[in-house]
Amino acid sequence: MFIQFSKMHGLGNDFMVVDCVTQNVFFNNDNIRRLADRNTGIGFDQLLVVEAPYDPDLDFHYRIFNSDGTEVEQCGNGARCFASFVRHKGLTNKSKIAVSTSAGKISLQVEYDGQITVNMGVPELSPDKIPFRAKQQEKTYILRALESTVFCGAVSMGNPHCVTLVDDIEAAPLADLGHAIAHHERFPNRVNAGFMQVLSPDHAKLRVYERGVGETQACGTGACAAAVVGQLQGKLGQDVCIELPGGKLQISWRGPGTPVFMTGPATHVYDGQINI
Ligand SMILES: N[C@@H](CCC[C@H](N)C(=O)O)C(=O)O
Repeated sequence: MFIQFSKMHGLGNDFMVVDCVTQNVFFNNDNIRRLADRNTGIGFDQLLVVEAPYDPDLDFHYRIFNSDGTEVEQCGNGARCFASFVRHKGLTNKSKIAVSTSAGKISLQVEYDGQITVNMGVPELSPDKIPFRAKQQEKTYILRALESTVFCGAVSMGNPHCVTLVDDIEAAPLADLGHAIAHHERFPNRVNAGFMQVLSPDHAKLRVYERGVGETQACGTGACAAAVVGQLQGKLGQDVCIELPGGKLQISWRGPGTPVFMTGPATHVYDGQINI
């Protein structure tokens, strides 16, 4: 069966995007892993599947799958690419789009300069909602991983994140410590492991070892989580530039109980068709 898709990226975090409003496609763990393969498939960090809305107040529903085939709740860079995709494909001409993912509803605004602002919702800090095994909610948790003591923050942006502050982002041990944190038994659903170096109260550098993928060029929900943890730990202000290997995101958060806003680009690479 041939399907039409678009290849897109948000700061190098790359996606296969499929319109399942007009196409009927069945994805499973097997065909997702085959398509995600960078040598023998299309190659991507996440597959985004655009569907008709389940709720009359919404414009679309979309599903997110990591390259290892697992379905996940939220994707920040994916949300911006989703907004650009549905407009490019003529599925909507709205500049304000309401969409649900398995984590709930989010809203997106396409700005005049083509950048996209996403209301990513209120971050969840309560350990059992992340989920994270801890006696009580803290700004900083102590985690033992790979013989190291890690001082980290934990937050859910719909999906789980663990953020560790470091002095030198280039030297952050993502491949080993990032992998160990991502699979730590205190995160029962696994976790996205971010490492952040704060440069000033409005600027930080971040690298993320993503659950189900490995290190990516950028992680939108990771940038939101880093801004939240940095502010809670008193290192960052309310409006910050989070600089990832693939580029910069602007993140705004007014504190606990309020939503996080993320602004950044979405890039269309090419359209294609493939037999799955
Ligand atoms: N790249 C994403 C996050 C994708 C999902 C993540 N790997 C997870 O398993 O939760 C982003 O831009 O937020």
